Amino acid sequence: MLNKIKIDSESRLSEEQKIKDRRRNVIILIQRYLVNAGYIDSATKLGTESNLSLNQYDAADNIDLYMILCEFEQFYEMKFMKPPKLVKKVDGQNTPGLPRIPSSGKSSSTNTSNSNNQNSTGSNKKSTQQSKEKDNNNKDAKNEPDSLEIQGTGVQQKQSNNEESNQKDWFDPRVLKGLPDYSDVPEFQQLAAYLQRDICSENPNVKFSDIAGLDQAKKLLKEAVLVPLKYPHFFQGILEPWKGVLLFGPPGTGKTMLAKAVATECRTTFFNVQASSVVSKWRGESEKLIRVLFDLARHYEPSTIFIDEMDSIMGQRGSAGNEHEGGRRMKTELLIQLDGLLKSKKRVFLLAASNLPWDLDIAMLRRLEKRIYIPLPDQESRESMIRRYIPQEMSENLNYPQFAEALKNYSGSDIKLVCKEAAMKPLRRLLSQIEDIQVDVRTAKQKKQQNLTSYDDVRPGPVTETDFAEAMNQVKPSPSVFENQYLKWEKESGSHDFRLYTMAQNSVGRQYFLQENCPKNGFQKVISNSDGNIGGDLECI
Ligand SMILES: Nc1ncnc2c1ncn2[C@@H]1O[C@H](COP(=O)(O)OP(=O)(O)OP(=O)(O)O)[C@@H](O)[C@H]1O
Repeated sequence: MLNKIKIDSESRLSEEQKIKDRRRNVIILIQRYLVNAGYIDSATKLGTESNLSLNQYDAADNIDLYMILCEFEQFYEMKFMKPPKLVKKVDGQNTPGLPRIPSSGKSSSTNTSNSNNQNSTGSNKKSTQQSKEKDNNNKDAKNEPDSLEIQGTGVQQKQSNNEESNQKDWFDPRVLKGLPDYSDVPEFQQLAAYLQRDICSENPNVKFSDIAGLDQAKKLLKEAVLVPLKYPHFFQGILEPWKGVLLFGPPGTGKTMLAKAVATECRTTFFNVQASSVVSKWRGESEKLIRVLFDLARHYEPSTIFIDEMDSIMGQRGSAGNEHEGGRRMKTELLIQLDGLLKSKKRVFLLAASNLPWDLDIAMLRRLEKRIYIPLPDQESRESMIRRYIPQEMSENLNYPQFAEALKNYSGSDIKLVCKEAAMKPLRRLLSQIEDIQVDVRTAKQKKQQNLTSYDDVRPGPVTETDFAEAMNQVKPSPSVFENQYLKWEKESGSHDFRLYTMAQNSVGRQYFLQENCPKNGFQKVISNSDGNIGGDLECI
């Protein structure tokens, strides 16, 4: 049974990947078609809106939209003995400006003004080639960073187990999803375009394995987002996935990295909001910005919204007498949106980060159901970071454990700075040697002629223990005056009841999860029946 769940989940994920590849291919084929047909402005606009350009991907050799259309017509005619109806006449009265895809999403209008008369003979040969190319495209895409997260990740095709639903996905309006239609409210359109361009990231490309230590936080985040996306039918009722999580702790300890890893590994659309800069940039409009942000996140679900420096926008309300009216409105809007999120079935997940959690508004805290302390790195994490930044081959017998011990109060970003400073030292030595050389111009010219000027063999020497010790003296740890305060706050307001699910199976084949929050002995059992439905019973074991 567990095998079946795993296989179902794997096949669903691979199906999602296929759909994602297909959507990317559609956009690329359209762009290529537009360029070939001379609609350069439209192609550029499509590239901007979709975040996909012909510099990243291009139509494969011998593939173009026009030809695909011809072949589809031939195929359809052969199968149904009549030509397909591809374009229908619409009442143009309500469509001022640019033509829009109707909300049914069933139309697939094609500009047929192309006069390039494509040769469609030898179609069988071509279609074999075409399907091969498609396969190759799919294979290539698997090894490349995701570039279509902005389009949503395709998790939407829950019921895509049969051909009919696959067909639906193909015609799903989300397939060619641009921004939501804000034509009635142009200022929302502007905000949405800004969010999509500057805030929304296709693929932050950070893996959990890139983050040293923080195993507990990683496990919790994976289980809060990844597992519910993979096995949605388990996460109902009492096991509804978390919607709001707060990461708190000293600066530079990896909170942003964790949020990016969640988005990368869970393949959700990632909205990275640097609270203070967004608010200052959109002063007076930040309330609308929040609204559009959540709107977009729902539009492109599954999504992760990461709001860094949450305390800077969600400090205790009314505590600062000089609080700006706009700021108050924005806070209220954020709370309203979060309430909506908590109630809705949409897969939108809010991750907030704060260095000053005790400053957060109580109403906000209540909505951030899980609060996870991200502490300064421990000995093992510090050592692994040094090893990562200055690997053995770059160093001269560096005593890693000893330096890790010496970097006790340093945050992850401090350690990175120390390593960078240490690594600069051999490079500086090399550069000063190069600078000191008195060049005989004639010899240099001769060498150049002999093609001996390659610098490939010139490398800085290894980082020595002295280099590292000096770097540590130069880079002091950021003051962590609040460490005790974090611990105290964690005790009072943090989360100890980690919902760490461990799937297991009992003797009669029923699955259950073990949840580490039973007040008695730390474990709680949640029974599900063989279909995976949660029975609703919670019992301590
Ligand atoms: N656990 C870690 N593993 C690897 N690198 C880390 C870790 N923690 C921090 N770093 C390094 O420090 C940099 C800053 O980390 P990050 O931005 O995630 O910190 P943060 O907790 O979000 O900081 P702030 O609270 O100031 O926003 C990272 O880019 C990374 O190079």
